[in-house]
Amino acid sequence: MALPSRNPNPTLRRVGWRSSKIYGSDLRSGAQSVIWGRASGASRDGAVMPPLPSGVCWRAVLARAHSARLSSGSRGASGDAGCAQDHPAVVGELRGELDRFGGVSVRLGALDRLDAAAFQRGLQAAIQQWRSEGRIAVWLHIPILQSRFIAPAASLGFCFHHAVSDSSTLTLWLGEGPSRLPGYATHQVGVAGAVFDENTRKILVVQDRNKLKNMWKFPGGLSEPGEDIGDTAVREVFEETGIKSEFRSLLSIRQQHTNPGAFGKSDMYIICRLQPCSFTINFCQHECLRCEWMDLNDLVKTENTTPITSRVARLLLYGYREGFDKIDLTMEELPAVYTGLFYKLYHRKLPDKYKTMTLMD
Ligand SMILES: NC(=O)C1=CN([C@@H]2O[C@H](COP(=O)(O)OP(=O)(O)OC[C@H]3O[C@@H](n4cnc5c(N)ncnc54)[C@H](O)[C@@H]3O)[C@@H](O)[C@H]2O)C=CC1
Ligand SMILES: [Mg+2]
Repeated sequence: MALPSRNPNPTLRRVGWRSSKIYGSDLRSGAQSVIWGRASGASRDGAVMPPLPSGVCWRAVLARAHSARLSSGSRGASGDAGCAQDHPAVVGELRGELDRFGGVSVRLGALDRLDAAAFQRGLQAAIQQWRSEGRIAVWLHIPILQSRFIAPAASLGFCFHHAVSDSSTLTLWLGEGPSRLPGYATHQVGVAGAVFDENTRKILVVQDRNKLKNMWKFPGGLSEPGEDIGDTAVREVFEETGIKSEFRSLLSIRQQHTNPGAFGKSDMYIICRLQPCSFTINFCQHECLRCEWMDLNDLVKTENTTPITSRVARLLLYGYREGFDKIDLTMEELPAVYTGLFYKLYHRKLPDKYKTMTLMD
């Protein structure tokens, strides 16, 4: 991560599986579940509106209903001028979209003048309505500037599901038994490049500047959202050492849980085999203390390295002597079935005749 982060494919970062599959299907069918909380002057038990025909906008309906109430001089029960019930703005406007699992997804709209207590009453009424409709869960997306609604939602049983830079998402399970909602990201992915020059038998190694022990390791770092594993390896190697390289294969995957460097989450550390395209080292002074081309035998023999680096060095030596096809997991791009997207598949080389074969003896 020596240079400012770059995402080679910003579209992928935004269009996640969840948004395209869950919300997308509902948008296409036009299905929607619309609820409303109590508007100013409405009854205390939280008026619940019947579902509108598809395509009808509740915001407009609510606004019309509210202005009619205002023009007839309707006031809240308390009659206090400063009370939330007397606010002329629509109180508790919530709009939900059904997902294909039977949950409701609510994105908070313009609620600038709504106070937290009024929001809580509206949300409570909405939850009642969703329960009566048999919804299994509520996903509540709260923009960061409306974070004052998090506490009222939490008091009604909502928990954090995840947060991104400008919003948080809370969930409430309404179905039978314990929640079956999937969790959010569980792993961080780190990728290193074992840049090996077959002509000289040299391997590129670095010592991290910020580590307690200065041991030889392969240059690498954290993968960015939407970035292919091989691209991370090539990018990190270049940023940390100045060496240009090309992806050849995936060599190993390490999975480690409760990793302190991953904020206590699990860590996947993947090492790729890379082919060098340049040889002059110009290493990053912020991240690396030393960087050199080392004979592969020396890396195998040294004790001044990490166990995983030592193991992969031995794997490389085996591949160098007996053929890299013995150690390589190669990559192929294939089309995804439902989404129209493509993905990368990594496995040991499959002979061409097996790729097209329909029957096996
Ligand atoms: N077994 C091995 O040989 C090693 C494996 N790894 C794996 O490599 C991956 C991460 O590689 P890195 O080179 O660490 O990532 P990286 O190359 O993306 O660098 C991370 C950067 O973030 C900085 N940083 C980290 N925490 C920070 C904090 N709290 N405040 C300010 N700056 C902070 C670091 O100083 C460094 O500059 C992980 O998957 C890890 O498990 C890392 C080191 C050794
Ligand atoms: Mg690094």
